[in-house]
Amino acid sequence: MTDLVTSAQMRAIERTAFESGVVTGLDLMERAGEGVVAAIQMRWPDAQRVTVLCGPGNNGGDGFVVARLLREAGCAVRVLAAAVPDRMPPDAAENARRWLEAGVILPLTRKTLNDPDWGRSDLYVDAIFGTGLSRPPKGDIASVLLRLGGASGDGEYYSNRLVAIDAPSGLCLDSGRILLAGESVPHAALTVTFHCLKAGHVLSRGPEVCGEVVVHDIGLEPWLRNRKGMNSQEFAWFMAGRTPPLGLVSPLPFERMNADARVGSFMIEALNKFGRLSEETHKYTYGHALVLTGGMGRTGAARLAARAALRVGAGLVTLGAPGGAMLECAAQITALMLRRVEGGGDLAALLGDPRITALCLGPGMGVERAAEMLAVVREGGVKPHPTVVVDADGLTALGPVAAPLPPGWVLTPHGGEFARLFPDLAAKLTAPADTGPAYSKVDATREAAARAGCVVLFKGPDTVIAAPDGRAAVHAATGARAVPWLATAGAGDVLAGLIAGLCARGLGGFEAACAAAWLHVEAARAFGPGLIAEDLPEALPGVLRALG
Ligand SMILES: NC(=O)C1=CN([C@@H]2O[C@H](COP(=O)(O)OP(=O)(O)OC[C@H]3O[C@@H](n4cnc5c(N)ncnc54)[C@H](OP(=O)(O)O)[C@@H]3O)[C@@H](O)[C@H]2O)[C@H](O)CC1
Ligand SMILES: [K+]
Repeated sequence: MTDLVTSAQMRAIERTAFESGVVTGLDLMERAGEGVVAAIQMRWPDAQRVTVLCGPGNNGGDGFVVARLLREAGCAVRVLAAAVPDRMPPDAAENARRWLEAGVILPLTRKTLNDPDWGRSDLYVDAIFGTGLSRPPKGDIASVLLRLGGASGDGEYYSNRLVAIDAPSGLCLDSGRILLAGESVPHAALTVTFHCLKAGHVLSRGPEVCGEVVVHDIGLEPWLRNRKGMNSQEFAWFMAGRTPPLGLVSPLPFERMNADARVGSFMIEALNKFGRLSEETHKYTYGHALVLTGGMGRTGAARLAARAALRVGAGLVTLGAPGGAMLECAAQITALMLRRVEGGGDLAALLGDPRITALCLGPGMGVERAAEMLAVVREGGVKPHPTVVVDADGLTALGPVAAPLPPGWVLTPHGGEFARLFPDLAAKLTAPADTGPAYSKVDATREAAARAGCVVLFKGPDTVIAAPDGRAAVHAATGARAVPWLATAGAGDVLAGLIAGLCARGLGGFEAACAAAWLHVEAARAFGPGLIAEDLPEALPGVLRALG
């Protein structure tokens, strides 16, 4: 897990770094510009003619550094800017003046962009807005951005040579939502960001519009490691700006994580715990997961979930099936156990066994049966409570969540299910974004977890996992980790089974949901196209072996 930050948190880091006196804003801006130029030179070593588009803030300031450094490297550089230096923040203004020592600034308009006397550029650098985008761009800036985005039918031309500093302008770096009105939004070939990824790079439309994303180190790490040198007021302020933490699910070893990866450890801990096998163990050491099935002809989803729970290392996995489905289940399983769970009374009796440490409730159950079983675990006073993974029909049976559920639950909705469970939050998420930072999937999932009083895993290519205490993480199956072939019937049942299996082994719901999201996608990547849900549990041993 690595840290993701919001724009406000990045500003807090940056500002506190300046105030500590270790670095200046000009140092950081110069390093930011150097990082962009290095990334450009590596990918486009032959670029000769470059247009740099500078906005009114520090993102524009980075643009002026890039323009100057490219000019010094021998490129013909043209700068179009939205503001005169005197109206820019001090560091940006200083870099605009340095550029003016041997260059000119043209107005940032569509007419200048298309000036036939200049013609086409090999590269366009978008330094219009970064973390400071606060509202939808209008007027000349919007017109330029829409042109870059292909409003005149040449979107592909620009997207192949557009380098975005921090973000393609119009992208909200907190939410990954687009604040620019209109269909034609700029798509960058390369986005260079600083210090760490921002939430908007991995959420919603971020991955689509950012292209390749490079994180350039601008030297904040030493300061972050030394931040205990701050006085307590500074430290309290800094922490307030960073709380609650947001992680990006990845199994990076510690050395490669940000020095400040306070939340970073949970994925590692989760996987270490998974790998830790004590010498004296028996099957109950690794927990017992109970997976409830539907009736005859509807047991496949639960069998998939159960197989996944077993493969991910639960010591025992039992299918709880109604009498009429027992034969069907028995004919199709080997290592799984089978118990008759006809009605709520049977479940209550089974859960009296404290060795059952996780329950998977929903896949293929049918809404009526799911509702009956939910009532048992909700009100039955089962002690100790197993972790309950509620998925599919279980979520439908739950209906809108107005009050806290038992704390040991994990809800795993996709978009449609989320809208049924939390209609007001889903409405906020789909309402047009007209101010920045826009309401994000992280905001919605955090609110949902707080309201439900339990862990919520909101599925998607950008899966967000949140706990009621405010911890949250994004699991991004985008870019190089995109697995379009995972959109196959039964894949969600496997994910529910993985979470239940990891919970059965003793992982907390939040850690289990993070680790399961990662393992699910890795299993799909390992198998490749042509995957069907049955293949996922079978691909898991290879993924686990590769983890070492
Ligand atoms: N993070 C770091 O360590 C470093 C970041 N750098 C770069 O700085 C930018 C952030 O700079 P900032 O000045 O905070 O923000 P922006 O440049 O993105 O934009 C702010 C200005 O833009 C105006 N604005 C915002 N939205 C609009 C709009 N829709 N239309 C017109 N103008 C808009 C905003 O005006 P306000 O009225 O909202 O105040 C500001 O004038 C970061 O992204 C990095 O690229 C440092 O250079 C290096 C270190
Ligand atoms: K930008």
